[in-house]
Amino acid sequence: MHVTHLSLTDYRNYATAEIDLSAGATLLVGRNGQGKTNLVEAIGYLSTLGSHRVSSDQALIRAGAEAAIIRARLQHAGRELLVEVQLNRGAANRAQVNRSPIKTRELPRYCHSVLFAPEDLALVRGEPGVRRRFLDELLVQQTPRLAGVMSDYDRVLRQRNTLLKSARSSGLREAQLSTLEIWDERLVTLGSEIIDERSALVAELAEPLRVAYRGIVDADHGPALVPLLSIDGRESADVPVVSEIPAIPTADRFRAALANQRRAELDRGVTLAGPHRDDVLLELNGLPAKGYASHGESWSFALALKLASAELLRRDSAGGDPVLILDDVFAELDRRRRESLAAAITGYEQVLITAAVLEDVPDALAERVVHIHRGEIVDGPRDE
Ligand SMILES: Nc1ncnc2c1ncn2[C@@H]1O[C@H](COP(=O)(O)OP(=O)(O)OP(=O)(O)O)[C@@H](O)[C@H]1O
Repeated sequence: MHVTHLSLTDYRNYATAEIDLSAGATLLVGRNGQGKTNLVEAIGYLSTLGSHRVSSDQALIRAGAEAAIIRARLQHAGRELLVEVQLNRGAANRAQVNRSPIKTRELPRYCHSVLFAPEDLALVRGEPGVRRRFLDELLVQQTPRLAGVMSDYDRVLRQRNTLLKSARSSGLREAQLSTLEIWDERLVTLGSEIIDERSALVAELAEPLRVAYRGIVDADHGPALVPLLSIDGRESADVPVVSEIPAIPTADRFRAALANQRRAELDRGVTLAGPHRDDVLLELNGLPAKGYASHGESWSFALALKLASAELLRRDSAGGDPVLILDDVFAELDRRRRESLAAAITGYEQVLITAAVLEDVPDALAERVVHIHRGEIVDGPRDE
């Protein structure tokens, strides 16, 4: 798919913006802080319902405005689609497809994109939550129904934690015990599906990740992904690790982990096992990337993860290619790696690139250049 037109209203530093886009590569150029990232972030929002830079939507609404609107015309296998989301300061967000209301969480069904930005270094160096979010966003783009499973899991988790907290202060009474058992079953059913989907995705990513990493770095060592599951007892040494118990269904392992943690959970008032505590270990050359890989290696690893996810979406989604977005990427690369990256992304239906310096981007990707100046899209270059 590709975006043919993007309209923004009160989004970040744009009062209004209208931009026609076409298939192929488009380079958005402008000095620092003009609104290049804001523009591509808006497209990313349509496919992930979030920003790669902030966790709350509030910062996306223009200062002083009450609501922001992102509207995009998409073309996909010859069909046109108009998707729209309104981000409201004081109320729930609203979404539409072809002017008919839909549930906001349905939006990623229609718009697929993969965005890589310097913030993605946190995939390698950051906390487990960043990696969980990466996997979950990709899963939702592949299988939109999972958004519902994930939000149901979060709700059950919150309710279970509330119960654990109240049991902590007043002791676990008989009635609370049976309620806890009901929450446990719901948690296990929903959580096991998330764990299994994530594990399958990690396995699927392995090969495209290796190919993408070698494409950028030309190294003889490769990256690897190893799932770390809290239900396999990373917090208690007496529980066997996953590789030793492959035949036991996830739900049984999850149930056993909850039983094992019951006392600790009642002491601490939180749920200690489940997909909300899982992680994926990124390895390079047999060592954990976090804490061992160099800056350049970590950066290439994160970029390769994103290219691998684009490759998976392109392979198995009926939606065709995702829009590939490279935000501020080329300034970080030497000349050879710039050329390798340019070669790795040729063939994607649409690639959007942002750069402060036009010369940083290989000529092949700079055939169509759009200049951005102080929250406005301008035709010619601005020098001030
Ligand atoms: N909610 C908001 N309301 C108004 N302005 C905002 C809002 N959020 C961000 N901005 C402004 O947007 C500008 C940053 O835009 P953006 O991040 O797109 O820059 P950029 O062109 O990608 O720059 P760089 O090359 O430095 O990455 C900043 O001036 C910031 O103050």
